[in-house]
Amino acid sequence: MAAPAATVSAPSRCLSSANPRSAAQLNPTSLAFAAPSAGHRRGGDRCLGVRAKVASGVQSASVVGDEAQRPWKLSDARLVLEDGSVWRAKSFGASGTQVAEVVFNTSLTGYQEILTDPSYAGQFVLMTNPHIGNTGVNPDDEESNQCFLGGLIIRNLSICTSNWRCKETLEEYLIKRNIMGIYDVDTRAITRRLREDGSLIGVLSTDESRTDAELLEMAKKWKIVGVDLISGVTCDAPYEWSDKTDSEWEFKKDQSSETFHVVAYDFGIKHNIMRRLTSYGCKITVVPANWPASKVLNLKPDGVLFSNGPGDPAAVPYAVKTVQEIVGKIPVFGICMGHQLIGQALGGKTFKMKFGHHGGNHPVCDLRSGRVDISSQNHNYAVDPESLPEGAQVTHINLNDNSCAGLQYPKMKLMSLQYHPESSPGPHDSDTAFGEFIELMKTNRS
Ligand SMILES: NC(=O)CC[C@H](N)C(=O)O
Repeated sequence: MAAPAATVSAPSRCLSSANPRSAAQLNPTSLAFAAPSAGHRRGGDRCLGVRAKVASGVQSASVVGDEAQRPWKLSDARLVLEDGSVWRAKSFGASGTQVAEVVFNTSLTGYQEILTDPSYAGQFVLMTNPHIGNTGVNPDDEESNQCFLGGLIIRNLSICTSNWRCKETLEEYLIKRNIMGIYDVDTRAITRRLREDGSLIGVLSTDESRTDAELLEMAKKWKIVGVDLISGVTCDAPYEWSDKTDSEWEFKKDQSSETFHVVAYDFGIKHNIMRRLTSYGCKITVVPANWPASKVLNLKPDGVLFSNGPGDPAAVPYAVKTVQEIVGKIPVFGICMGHQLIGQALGGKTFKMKFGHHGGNHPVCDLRSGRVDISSQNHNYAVDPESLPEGAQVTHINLNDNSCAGLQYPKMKLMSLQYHPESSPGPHDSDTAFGEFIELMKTNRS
């Protein structure tokens, strides 16, 4: 990633050395916040066992001064925001010091898809749902092969996992991927601050040798606007993608008999965009963000997909140029960052929103039909519709703030959405957008 980031070291310890048995015995009321050992967290039965002990009222006194026996975990991490506020928290996942922009996400489920969405590079994701980790992590919900986000901020880390697909705990997963996480922090208060004052840069640290002032200085110096974050998340070389949505999860039964070749620009592409396109009958060639437009046009694809991706769309002029060289020649579909790059390529402007849209509950209106979808969203920038040339039409608006949520330019054979029709996580209402892209390619063929 091009943005300067502080180092994160591999964790030196697990979440807690606490013994769940003594946790139950010494301080039953602290259980909701106590961090049990990793072994204890797996499987509902063991959790229930502890709860049963609490209910039976087994208690004993703690030993004053016996720190090693403390059944609870003390706060061992800080989040210092650029406004000077310091939030003490407990760490899980990796330890170290990391700087990023804090964004809040209102999704109730899908933390694993959020963790693996490359569009979160350079950001700490704060989940407003207070209870996270209860379904653990599984191998099928990955939206990319890596976690690119700066870290995870949550209120309450589930004391156990309970899901038939769970293969490991959230804590184990973050440790493996060297991603910092904090819990037991007032996520509501931080969210209110972000809503009032707008996005803030923060520094997360488990390093007690660093002063608050030092961390504040770090937050103030760090910049995300104007930084190319795409080059840190895109693939190194082209590849083919052929995985459909698993039949178990497929809700669209009428599969297309026609096949379309789509070249997908990987600006930080989510797997589910490719799975959905494949389910709709596309054969996909994925290319890196800096892949020349001429090489793509030489392949004579039926269409081009400009993917989602992290950061400021105004900081990647090479990608805007590529989009410019392709639009108007073949059907194109832009999703999120792809939509913003199309806006720029048409001569429009993008701007940074106060705190953006991140969640699975945003109402979007399709102005052509009046239909309202509940959509999955993750963006901090938006296209200014006033800056677009004649011919480019706003097709969708976000009903929370009337911002531009979709575009079309029929003469240029283009369509784009500011949000995520592939969901993952989130509602599937807008999946029909992939069908619209198929129609665009079909019409262009005939
Ligand atoms: N999901 C995305 O593609 C994010 C787009 C862009 N990085 C933004 O924050 O606005």
